[in-house]
Amino acid sequence: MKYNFIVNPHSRSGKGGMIWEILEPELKKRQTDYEGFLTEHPGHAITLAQQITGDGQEHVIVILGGDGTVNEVVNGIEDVEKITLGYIPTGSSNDLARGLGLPKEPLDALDVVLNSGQIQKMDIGLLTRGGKERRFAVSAGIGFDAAVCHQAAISSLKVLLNRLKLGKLTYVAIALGRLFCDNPVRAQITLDDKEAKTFERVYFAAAMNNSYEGGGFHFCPNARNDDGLLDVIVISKLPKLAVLLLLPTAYKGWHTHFPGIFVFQCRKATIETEEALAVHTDGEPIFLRKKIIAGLLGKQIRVITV
Ligand SMILES: Nc1ncnc2c1ncn2[C@@H]1O[C@H](COP(=O)(O)OP(=O)(O)OP(=O)(O)O)[C@@H](O)[C@H]1O
Repeated sequence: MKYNFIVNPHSRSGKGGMIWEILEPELKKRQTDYEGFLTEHPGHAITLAQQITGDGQEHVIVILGGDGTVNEVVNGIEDVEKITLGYIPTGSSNDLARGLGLPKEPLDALDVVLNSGQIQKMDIGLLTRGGKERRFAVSAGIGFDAAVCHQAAISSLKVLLNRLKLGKLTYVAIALGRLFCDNPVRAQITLDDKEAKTFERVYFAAAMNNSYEGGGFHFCPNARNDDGLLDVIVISKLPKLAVLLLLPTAYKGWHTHFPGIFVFQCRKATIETEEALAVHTDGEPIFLRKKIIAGLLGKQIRVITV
């Protein structure tokens, strides 16, 4: 079996490249049949995945990168049902790995890829906005959480905190700043094409395939990425101070017990906001939108797990 490694050397502000330099000799030592493809620019992992999977045959792709790299690979794969994914998390937040229970240490994660033999099937989310589609593995969101991703993508703070091995805190630090700048808006949310519900003063709404997002926030603790459903979280009508106090409880998933936090399960969520807001898929920013539709691709990908 040949392992196609798609490596984002830029992940975690350059740490991904250093990790690959440790893992590649290990692959040679173990006489693994592999090929390494290094991303050279944003979006390159999409092209690489297209090239590897374009023949319509079965392939194993091992991703070395963060959730953003996973997002690109998943978007480049021709037929997800033909692909087995391995994952070595080297991003700043690594929410997919957290949700799948994969080891954080790169050598341990490589060991799982090469030796575990355990396969889990994983749903793939599909975000539609303005007639365009984008797949997601972790989550897609609109509002505050997406605005945090937008800012993190261009933040020098992320580089600094990654150097201090505190990359996860990037999102927390930026979130605190944004909370006091951004104003909540009215939103209409329609689940599975049923009656629309109106929510006042919405900070964000996210459709989650994975239970974690944003660097360890357990926003939808009951989300399972193999149940054919999305879990939708909406934060509405709370004073900013309450949001600030509730955010830390979300690390443990305790926030769902408080008023103003709504969690639903569905196959399709249409979210319309009164103003155009930031949108993300797997933490990767997309232009501002007033309407997004989150659903599922309807096909599952195989993932090597512990
Ligand atoms: N060679 C490259 N140079 C610059 N950017 C790149 C390169 N290769 C990939 N990218 C971009 O790097 C971005 C971030 O990657 P990724 O999400 O994997 O890591 P991260 O941001 O450190 O982690 P996380 O998403 O978990 O916070 C992606 O948007 C991807 O397009």
